Amino acid sequence: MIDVCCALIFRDGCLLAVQRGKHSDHPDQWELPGGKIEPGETALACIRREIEEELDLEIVPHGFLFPVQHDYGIKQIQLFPFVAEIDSDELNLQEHQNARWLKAEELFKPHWQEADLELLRLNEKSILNCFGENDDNGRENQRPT
Ligand SMILES: Nc1nc2c([nH]c(=O)n2[C@H]2C[C@H](O)[C@@H](COP(=O)(O)OP(=O)(O)OP(=O)(O)O)O2)c(=O)[nH]1
Repeated sequence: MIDVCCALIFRDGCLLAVQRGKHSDHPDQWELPGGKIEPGETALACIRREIEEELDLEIVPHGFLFPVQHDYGIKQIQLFPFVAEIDSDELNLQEHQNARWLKAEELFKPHWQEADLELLRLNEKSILNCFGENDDNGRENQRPT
């Protein structure tokens, strides 16, 4: 089982999706930025490192969602999702060919990798809450300025 961390990064009510390269595993498919946990690394350290490497950004993870396990046949992965915010939307894509900011109604539009689709379905209610301007208690979300 390969342990992979990924981040649901929200900014201005939109979720960041990134598209894998043409010559990667799962070419051209969309995913949440992230990557494999290295030996001895915590999941939190992994997601910070991966986002720095992939997007040249610092993230502030502030929650996590239910993980999913997925069997791709040739490999089995376990995907650990963090919810995070960033204080800049200046992405500097290092590994992906494209990025887009999805509105809530576009959540299932991209051609997601299979594990991501499961993750999004499993956590759909919590994810939809993250798009809104208000949290479950009706407070306005505080965004870093
Ligand atoms: N990063 C990421 N990988 C995902 C997601 N969904 C999903 O099935 N995967 C799979 C694709 C890959 O088989 C594996 C993660 O590999 P990766 O290539 O992104 O990770 P990495 O940067 O650490 O890999 P590497 O180049 O060091 O081999 O998990 C996702 O949302 N984000």
